[in-house]
Amino acid sequence: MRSALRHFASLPPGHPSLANFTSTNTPAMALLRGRLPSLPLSRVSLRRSLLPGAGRGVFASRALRGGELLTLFPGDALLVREGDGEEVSGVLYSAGYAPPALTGDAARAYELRVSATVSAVGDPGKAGDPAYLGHMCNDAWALGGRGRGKGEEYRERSGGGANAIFELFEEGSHVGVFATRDIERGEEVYVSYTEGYWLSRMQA
Ligand SMILES: C[S@@+](CC[C@H](N)C(=O)[O-])C[C@H]1O[C@@H](n2cnc3c(N)ncnc32)[C@H](O)[C@@H]1O
Repeated sequence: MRSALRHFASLPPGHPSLANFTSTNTPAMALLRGRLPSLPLSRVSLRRSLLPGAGRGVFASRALRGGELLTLFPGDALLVREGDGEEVSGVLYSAGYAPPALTGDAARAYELRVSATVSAVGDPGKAGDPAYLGHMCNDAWALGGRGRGKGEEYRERSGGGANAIFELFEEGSHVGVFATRDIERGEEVYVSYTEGYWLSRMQA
């Protein structure tokens, strides 16, 4: 996967992935509309994570109820894979971005799979708008390797610690972060990234 990333490029018009993309991933395509300015959505803020070594994290600015929308995941770029393969074949950018932004290994930490073949990437350099902090949410637990029992441990700790979930809005224009239970003011927001995310980071 790493070598494929070095050859990232925007898909040229007519590329077969685009045909696949527009027919089966129309909702994901809508994510490229980009960030809406001045959204009145200010329920979380960014500060140092409570998790050792995890950098920054997202925190509830007020008490939140289960089911409430907390923030949005920005679709600053979409990574496209062909078929069932893991290899990324191209990138599509929302307005204001151009190659080679958001294609490096570091940016891949901010990737969210939105369908079998498409991931959204949020720009970590843009973390000032509380309406778009979904890409800055941490996982309550990091997969500790490929060893025996590590997957089970991950599922238990990550699932047990999560208080929010990513969900694509029905019309597909945004991915929202929704509370899965009541969250107290000042609590850190955790979403479960899945084992696949952590395994792909280990390959990098
Ligand atoms: C989507 S970013 C989240 C925002 C990130 N914490 C930051 O400061 O930019 C994902 C990265 O956060 C870190 N992270 C998330 N959850 C973690 C955890 N439980 N333990 C350690 N690091 C974590 C890892 O570096 C991961 O690749």
